[in-house]
Amino acid sequence: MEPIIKVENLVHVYPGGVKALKGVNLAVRQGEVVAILGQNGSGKTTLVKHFNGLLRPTSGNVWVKGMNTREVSIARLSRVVGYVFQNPNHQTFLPTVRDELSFGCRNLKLPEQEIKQRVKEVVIRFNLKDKLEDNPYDLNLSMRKTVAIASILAMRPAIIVLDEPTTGQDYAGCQQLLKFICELEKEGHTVVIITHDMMLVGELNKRVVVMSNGEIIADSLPREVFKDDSILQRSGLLPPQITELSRKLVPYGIIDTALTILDLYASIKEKVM
Ligand SMILES: Nc1ncnc2c1ncn2[C@@H]1O[C@H](COP(=O)(O)OP(=O)(O)OP(=O)(O)O)[C@@H](O)[C@H]1O
Repeated sequence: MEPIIKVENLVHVYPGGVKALKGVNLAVRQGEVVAILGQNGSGKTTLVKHFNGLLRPTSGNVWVKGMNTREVSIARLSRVVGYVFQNPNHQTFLPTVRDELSFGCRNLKLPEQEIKQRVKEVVIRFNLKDKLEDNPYDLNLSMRKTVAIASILAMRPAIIVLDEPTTGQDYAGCQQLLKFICELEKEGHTVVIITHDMMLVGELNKRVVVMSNGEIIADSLPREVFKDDSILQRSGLLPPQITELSRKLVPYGIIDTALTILDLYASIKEKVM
């Protein structure tokens, strides 16, 4: 099957001359969850902004659901790619949560009845019933982020891009988010996550694409990346502490690269029981 996102030899040079992407190739299958990792300035945001047409290739091509992004409008792409910005203030500007949740659907020119139905669905899903008449700016950051995610989801995009979704979230918020990403996967959505949160990456345990200096330097699973010192060094990634601890315990017979506390616990239990 054709990948839902196909990136071919993508180069992006910003007007000031910064070459942010230097020939990136990537294919993402429908229903895949992919985390894009890398240091600040490695090109993650520049890459994903090509998926919804916010940026156009300087050279190379990007296809989303068979559409060459050079040839279609941002409006058309936004039906397929929902982009949840890192800072919810960049996408929250209406006076009530209800208005926010219906805004994207209104832009899609859906019938009023359909909009009501979709808003109702996300309200139930994200437990927003009591917040509907609130001003989003009166909510805390975590809740505002939830509203931003819900308003994108109401548009039912096939692909959802989450830019740093755990920033500003407490532990409970992060766990909720993990659960939500797994639900999206089960529902067949393709999810692309930009993140510096290695705990999230470990807990998710899905495909990771590592960027450095405008290039993809690894495309693998977290375990493989976290035990590859050369990738870690080039990308500046720091594995979760539990992974580092498990690697130090290898000489004592503990399995390599645990991603979570449960992984390490299982390994220790096996060793001592
Ligand atoms: N609008 C812009 N104009 C000029 N240069 C830019 C612009 N946006 C990003 N850059 C540069 O392009 C390179 C890649 O930036 P990008 O934001 O894609 O990296 P990133 O990996 O997403 O970083 P971060 O983790 O900080 O968000 C950096 O050198 C950055 O300074």
